[in-house]
Amino acid sequence: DKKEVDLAVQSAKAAFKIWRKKSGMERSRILLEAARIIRERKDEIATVETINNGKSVFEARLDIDTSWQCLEYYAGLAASMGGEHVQLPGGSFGYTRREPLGVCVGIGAWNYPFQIASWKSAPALACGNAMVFKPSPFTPVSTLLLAEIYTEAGVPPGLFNVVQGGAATGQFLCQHRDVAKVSFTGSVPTGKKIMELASKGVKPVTLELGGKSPLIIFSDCDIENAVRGAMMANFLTQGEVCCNGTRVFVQREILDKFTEEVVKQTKKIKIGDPLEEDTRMGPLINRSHLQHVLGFIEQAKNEGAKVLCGGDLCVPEDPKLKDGYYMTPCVLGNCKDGMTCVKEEIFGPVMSILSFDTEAEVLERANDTNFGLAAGVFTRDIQRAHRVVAELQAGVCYINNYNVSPVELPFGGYKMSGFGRENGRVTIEYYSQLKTICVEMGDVESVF
Ligand SMILES: NC(=O)c1ccc[n+]([C@@H]2O[C@H](COP(=O)([O-])OP(=O)(O)OC[C@H]3O[C@@H](n4cnc5c(N)ncnc54)[C@H](O)[C@@H]3O)[C@@H](O)[C@H]2O)c1
Ligand SMILES: O=CCc1c[nH]cn1
Repeated sequence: DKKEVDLAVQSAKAAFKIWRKKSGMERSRILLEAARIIRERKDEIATVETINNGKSVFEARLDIDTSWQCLEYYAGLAASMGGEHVQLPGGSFGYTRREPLGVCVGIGAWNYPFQIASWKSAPALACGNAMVFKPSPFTPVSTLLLAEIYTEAGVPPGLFNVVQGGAATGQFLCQHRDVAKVSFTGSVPTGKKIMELASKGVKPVTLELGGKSPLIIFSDCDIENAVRGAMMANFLTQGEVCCNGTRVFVQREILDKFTEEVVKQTKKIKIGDPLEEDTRMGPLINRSHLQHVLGFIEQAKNEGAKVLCGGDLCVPEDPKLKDGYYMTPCVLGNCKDGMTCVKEEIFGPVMSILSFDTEAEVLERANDTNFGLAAGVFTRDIQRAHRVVAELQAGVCYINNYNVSPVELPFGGYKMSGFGRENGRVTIEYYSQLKTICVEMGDVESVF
């Protein structure tokens, strides 16, 4: 509630006073220690994440890898954040200092709980800020491990605080007068509300929102890689991934061959207990979301799409899983641009296949959306690959791969998929502010 949010912010504020005085090297050492502990406890954290979210433990381990990598990356940058020196006439000069913002708020979605908290806190802390983080109420657990790890690594108590709750808690955080910035990952409707709340206190926001990204497969591609890319673009974390390439445009010459192979591979995905080593798809986040995703498939059928595989409720043989929120991954054929399954973010394991003839046509159709998070292209023609990504209206573009997330590269959207970036060097600018100092070395020349 409001009182607990205030306690968390005040404790973060107290920790900020200590942390901001530390040198970049000192902060770096503590972040590196936190990264080391995450690496050491990777299997345990991944197991907690699987219980938290339902994703396969195999995948959860990859999430934990990009989490400690993110801490290492910003630890590496912490000591080299600085301003510039500018010579002015008469021996005077100016310089700039890159300073932290203060107490930053992170609000996360339920699909990558530990990773989202790491991607927000690592640059925030490296820049000298404190952070109060609110995970989704559907996945409250793993972020607490991150808080314990930061404390064990040596951050001042309260520097990274976790508050639990839903929309009301998030609103208290966004409106708190001692909060300097809000970084949000979640849906477009919530992102709009957060921007509105933050605007009242003139607080900067980073918005990492949803998507309906295009994946364009030209007939000259390496078809095996294109099929693997389409699977990566659609079925990680039960399809609950913001940057998924769910509109798969396939050039007509290879449509049948590509579709046949993608359906074959989709049918092979092992669904079941996400804690088992060979499982590749676990249950969706909750029953209402499962019904929501199945509803999209019903609507797609009514609008003329053809279910080529999956799309059904799934009850695994293991009796202990009988009440789980499982469904079979779905490939929809005969999709058209105007269909709901092609226009709206489903956030489940549903791939829509569309055909196209020419490059100009597919670019026009790929960009015909309010979202702009990601996009992908498969082709062996290197000139075409770069020409196409230059025209795609998306913040993250993949050539001959999909859904890889090296922390050295910025991640974030265009259009209604949000603004600001996570990861990469540029994110330092979203967690710091620039102070200009003008130094006079002579006498004051007054105009009065
Ligand atoms: N771009 C990205 O990096 C990225 C990453 C993951 C998920 N997402 C998007 O997130 C969505 C799915 O996640 P979700 O269902 O958790 O999203 P959501 O918008 O429902 O909730 C996200 C977070 O916001 C909080 N919240 C809800 N209402 C709020 C309010 N009025 N004020 C403040 N906080 C509020 C929730 O409790 C939760 O912690 C999808 O649209 C997906 O594309 C985007
Ligand atoms: O869900 C979208 C991709 C992502 C993963 N971690 C943060 N964003």
